[in-house]
Amino acid sequence: MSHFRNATRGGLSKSELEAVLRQVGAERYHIHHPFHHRMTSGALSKWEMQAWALNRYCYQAVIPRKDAMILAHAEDPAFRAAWRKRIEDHDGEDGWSGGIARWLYLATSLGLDTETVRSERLALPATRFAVGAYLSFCTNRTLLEAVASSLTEMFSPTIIDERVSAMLARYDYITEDTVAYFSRRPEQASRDADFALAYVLDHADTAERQQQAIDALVFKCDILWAMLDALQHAYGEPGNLPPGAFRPGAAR
Ligand SMILES: O=C(O)c1cc(C(=O)O)c2c(n1)C(=O)C(=O)c1cc(C(=O)O)[nH]c1-2
Repeated sequence: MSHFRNATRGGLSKSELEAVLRQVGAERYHIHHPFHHRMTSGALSKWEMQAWALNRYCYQAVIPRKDAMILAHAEDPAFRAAWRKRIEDHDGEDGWSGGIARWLYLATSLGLDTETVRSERLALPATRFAVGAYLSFCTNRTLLEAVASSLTEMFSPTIIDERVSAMLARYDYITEDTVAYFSRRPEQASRDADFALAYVLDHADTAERQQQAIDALVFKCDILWAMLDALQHAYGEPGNLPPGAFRPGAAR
């Protein structure tokens, strides 16, 4: 947390708080992670790409659950009406016509088997722990902290843009169809991040609450970072693969 500790001192104006939150992303978002750099430079093997999709499914699957926790903590019907759209985006009308289904499509078009991905049984231990920590955070912390932890979405349109163009340009087995999941995300993320940012700026009305909001965003950057650390460690060096984790040919 280093220099974001005591970032609020006697209290910040809304625009100062927004600037600190943006600075957290500028320094700590997973766009700076070496695994992301290897992906965008075309250096991932196909099975590392598959491992990324299979592990990231665990994150996608927990998003609507943590959003349901946030809904349960929200007393304001107007807040709930806005926030519940996130669950609809991921689950669709029937559970399998939204973002989770589109992520599964991405994974299967990379050659993975639907049931294997959905079961999460070949995911890395650290992926499971990181995703579980996000769900616990949104369950146990205040509504303000849970909302602030979603603010990584302010930064996601840039990483999605970088990732999708590199995936299409540098991996011959990836087509527009493979990355269709990402086509709706920047618009949904901007809508969601605008709402969440306005909420945080309005409700972080003491120095202590401002610091909690900043810490929540640092925490969430750490979750995303830890997920890529797990992939980099397990798949970047021979001999590091945890027992039971996805390996070439294992998910077909
Ligand atoms: O592709 C990405 O790098 C990326 C990042 C993030 C994020 O920053 O949390 C999300 C997503 N994608 C995403 O697809 C998504 O649905 C999502 C929901 C949330 C959230 O915390 O509520 N973050 C993200």
